[in-house]
Amino acid sequence: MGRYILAVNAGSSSVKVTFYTFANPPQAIADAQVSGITAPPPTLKYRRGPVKIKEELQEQFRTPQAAFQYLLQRCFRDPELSEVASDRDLAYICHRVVHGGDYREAVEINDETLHHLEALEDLAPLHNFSALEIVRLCRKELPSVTSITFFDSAFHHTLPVYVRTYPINQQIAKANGLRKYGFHGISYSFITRSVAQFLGTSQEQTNLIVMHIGSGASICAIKEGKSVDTSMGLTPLAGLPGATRSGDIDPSLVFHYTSEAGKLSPASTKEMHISTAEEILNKQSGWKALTGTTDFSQIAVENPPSEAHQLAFDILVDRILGYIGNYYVKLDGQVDALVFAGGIGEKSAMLRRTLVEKCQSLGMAIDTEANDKGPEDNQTVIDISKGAGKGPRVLICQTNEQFEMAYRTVCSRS
Ligand SMILES: Nc1ncnc2c1ncn2[C@@H]1O[C@H](COP(=O)(O)OP(=O)(O)O)[C@@H](O)[C@H]1O
Ligand SMILES: CC(=O)OP(=O)(O)O
Ligand SMILES: [Mg+2]
Repeated sequence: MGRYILAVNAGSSSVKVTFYTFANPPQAIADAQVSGITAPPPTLKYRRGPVKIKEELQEQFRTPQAAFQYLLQRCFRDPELSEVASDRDLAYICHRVVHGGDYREAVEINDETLHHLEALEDLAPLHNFSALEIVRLCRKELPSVTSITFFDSAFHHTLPVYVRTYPINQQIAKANGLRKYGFHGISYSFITRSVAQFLGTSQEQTNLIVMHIGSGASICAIKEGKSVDTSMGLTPLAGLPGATRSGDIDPSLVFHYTSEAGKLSPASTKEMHISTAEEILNKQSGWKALTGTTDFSQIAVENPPSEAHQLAFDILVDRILGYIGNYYVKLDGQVDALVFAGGIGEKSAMLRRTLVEKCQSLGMAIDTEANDKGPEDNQTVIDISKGAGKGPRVLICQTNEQFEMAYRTVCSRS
């Protein structure tokens, strides 16, 4: 058996892979990602030790699986990365799977568990399909390596019944698994541990409001280290808007949008049954629909290029504030910190400043200089609050889903 762990994080528009040593804590030896799969040309980012490469690729990837295969071969063939040259060097492959249904823990893949996960694909075809295609590919092409799937939803198994239940016919709800699951849980698990460590408290004593704001965005209320509410629902569509997702809307909107909305979408294949409405609300909405760009760094600017850009920013701020107020009350005002994470949460000083200034009434304040500077590459958590002691601290956490999966693999198997 090899000595390295490969962690894979496949999204609809990007695939990230990281190789780790099997050590506690795991050390990353190389990190590669392809982004822009849906908006060609795709770009490659590759990091090996101090070496950083960024290039536009000639290749066109039709699917995340194809991008994964490209990344794997590129790493295996890199003469400077001789530690991992083939499947013989790998002990485990960790896969991020967004929807884990009722699974509370990670699952080692065998015929039976894979079959179970395939049944879940129906509940979340848009979000699980690519990840499971990569799992199937690994089983075929790297059969000697054990695959483990980690679920975004698992962290939220502690949601109270009244939070996870939708007020609809309960027989139908139970038969079809219709409830709030919540997502980004691999990230929330990493953040909870890292922030507790940073604050010098145990996780069981840590209460947080955490935002994972990337091209998919969610927020989570964490009480005594456990998720007690989160903004995503049955699928990652609920809650906050994202790059191409609407977030919460009146569900009736679907029936008024177009008479075609209920039909199968043109993207539906034999394996993947999604309706036109799902396609529109997941892939043709959000700030892309408002502004034409999925890149939030073009939206969060002092002088936005159009009113639509300003509107997209204001909508996100408004929806996030609604949840902060909601969760602050649900946590009885006992909040140790408000935490920013995810690509946008970690990089947009303007979004953080705007939000924290609007949370003044909760005793929060931001140190403008620390906020503008943001974290260094090697800093997992930093404090950007001003006037310590008055209200919740304001923190940035550079989250790392791949690390979290590798870490848990090492902890449970060494
Ligand atoms: N400096 C920045 N300011 C605002 N947004 C940024 C900045 N840099 C990157 N982003 C945004 O971060 C998002 C990607 O975040 P990430 O968490 O990696 O997303 P995902 O995992 O959902 O693909 C993109 O929408 C990108 O535009
Ligand atoms: C659950 C989800 O939305 O994931 P991502 O932010 O990676 O798209
Ligand atoms: Mg992500």
